[in-house]
Amino acid sequence: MDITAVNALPYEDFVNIFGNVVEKCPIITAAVWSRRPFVSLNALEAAISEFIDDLPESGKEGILRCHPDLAGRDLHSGTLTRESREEQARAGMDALSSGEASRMSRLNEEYKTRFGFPFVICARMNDKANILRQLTERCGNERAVERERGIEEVKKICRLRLQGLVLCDAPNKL
Ligand SMILES: NC(=O)NC1=NC(=O)NC1=O
Repeated sequence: MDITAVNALPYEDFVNIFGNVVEKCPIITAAVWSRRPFVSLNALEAAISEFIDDLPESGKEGILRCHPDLAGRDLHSGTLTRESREEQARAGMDALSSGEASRMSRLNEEYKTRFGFPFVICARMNDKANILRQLTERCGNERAVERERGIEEVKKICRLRLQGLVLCDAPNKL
């Protein structure tokens, strides 16, 4: 689908197709629909990014809370969204040793207890070693730092999901 086709979509189709570019936050897609026509994929991505940036801290933390843990309950119970399942599998989250899995679980809980929202990272840009390293390091940050860092990762996830849906003229790059 190219950007012209995107702009021609009725609201329902737009939200059905793009509603999960930010995990379980279709409201963002529903909101940016009114900003069409988008001159490019980058413009659509920028509209989403601006909507997120304009949210209060509670809204940004709400977006983070919509993300399933990496190698967490949703993965094991098969309740991940398609996008999240594919992303987590590509990062090897479904193939952890028992030691790695218990370390991920402990660190995810420690992170969530400290910040009140889950650790979020763009899984497709990281392997399991780097994810574990980042989770360990980021547990030591301040809440405000992690809120912004998590939102940066949400935007990377969104960009890759958009690139999977819309043919973009520029070469795929982050
Ligand atoms: N907590 C997370 O970072 N979750 C995820 N990151 C991804 O890239 N996909 C996810 O489900």
